[in-house]
Amino acid sequence: MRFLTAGESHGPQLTTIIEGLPAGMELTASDINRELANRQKGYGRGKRMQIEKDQVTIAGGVRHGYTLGSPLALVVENNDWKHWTDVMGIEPIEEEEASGIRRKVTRPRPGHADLVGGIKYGHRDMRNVLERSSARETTVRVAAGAVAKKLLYLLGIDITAHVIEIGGIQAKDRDFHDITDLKQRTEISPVRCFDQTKEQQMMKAIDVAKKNGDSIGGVVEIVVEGMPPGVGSYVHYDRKLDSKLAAAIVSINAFKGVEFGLGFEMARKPGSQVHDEILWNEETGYVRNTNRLGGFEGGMSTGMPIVVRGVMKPIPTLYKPLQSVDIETKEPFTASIERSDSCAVPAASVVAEAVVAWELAAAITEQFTSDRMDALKQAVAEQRNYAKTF
Ligand SMILES: Cc1cc2nc3c(=O)[nH]c(=O)nc-3n(C[C@H](O)[C@H](O)[C@H](O)COP(=O)(O)O)c2cc1C
Ligand SMILES: C=C(O[C@@H]1CC(C(=O)O)=C[C@@H](OP(=O)(O)O)[C@H]1O)C(=O)O
Repeated sequence: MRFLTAGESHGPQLTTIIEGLPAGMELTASDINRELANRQKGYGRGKRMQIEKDQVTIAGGVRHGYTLGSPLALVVENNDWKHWTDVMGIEPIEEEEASGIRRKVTRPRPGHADLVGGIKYGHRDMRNVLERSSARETTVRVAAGAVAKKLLYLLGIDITAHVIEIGGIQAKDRDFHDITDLKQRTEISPVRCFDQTKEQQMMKAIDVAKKNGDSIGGVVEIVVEGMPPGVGSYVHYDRKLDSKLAAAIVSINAFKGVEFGLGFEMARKPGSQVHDEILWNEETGYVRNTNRLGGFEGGMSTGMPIVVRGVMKPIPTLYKPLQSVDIETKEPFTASIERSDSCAVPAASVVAEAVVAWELAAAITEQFTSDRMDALKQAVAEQRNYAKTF
């Protein structure tokens, strides 16, 4: 499976075309809209989320609620476009008229893509960079992820993501393991955190950052249950499934690090406290009593829950802007600011879930079969049985 996205943050719409989905998979717009709504809910976001009410239009690839095996085209309109039709117009305009409406962006924000993107593509108006480097694009990545999530669900694979840290405030260790429970607790939390005590502190930290014209980051965790063992491969670097998940997480705007299972804590523990001992019983086949490696050995899924975390840096656009330089005059100036989130970690957890769902669905369809959903279901069931008695 593959997909591309197109669209600018304040342009007319965002689009994605997904290729390689099996035919005969149940899919409705509400499967996708639910995830789009979750992405918009998180506490700490700026005014833009009040303007947008993201809804998908399925513009190809589905008939009467089932995928056709043809490319799936998804479109989400930008409500904000109506306020930007002059600045973001598609048709050519005279230079004189352009200078009247453009208000060029010439003071790059430290931490955003403005300066380096401007240098790379020769955009002296860095609006041409920020429009596409904006995380608005994650809307359609979540749409693609929602489709992948539906495929996983139909194969008995459950996925969720939640926030475990914001601005240095850490949720307590999970004293329950039920993924349905985790989903329910996360969905009602404004910061998508199951720990209600820490949730309040996280919200306060966001309020303080906002008041100070500053921003804060955090950590999200994605949990997957029901993954069949043996997906991915150890034979080549580019077939290792954990490496694909790591790349997917770091591809999310502002994500800077990834860990699996115990993660960086492994550096501080001996092997006897890191590796998961192997047991077997007739009912479940091979099992581990611990899951310290987070569901991967040798770049392949072990069949244990996948536990992957990603760290998001604080948002670069600050209401109290940092030092920058005007690229026209080379004079020192503070960076540009129009509008910004103070913290987008809760929203980003929904994006993280989507990109992980995508990579897992892509790996499964690549390894088993991708023409027909019924054949895929059968192949995955066979793999589970085969692995159990191996
Ligand atoms: C859901 C989400 C919302 C974001 N909102 C903002 C924002 O309002 N302002 C901002 O400057 N950056 C925001 N970012 C982060 C920037 O998009 C990101 O820092 C930028 O694209 C540069 O990429 P890099 O941080 O990966 O180097 C957001 C990221 C995500 C995932
Ligand atoms: C639009 C979204 O996030 C945007 C991501 C973003 C950035 O620089 O990444 C900057 C802000 O854009 P604006 O200036 O239009 O408010 C965020 O609102 C979204 O998540 O849908």
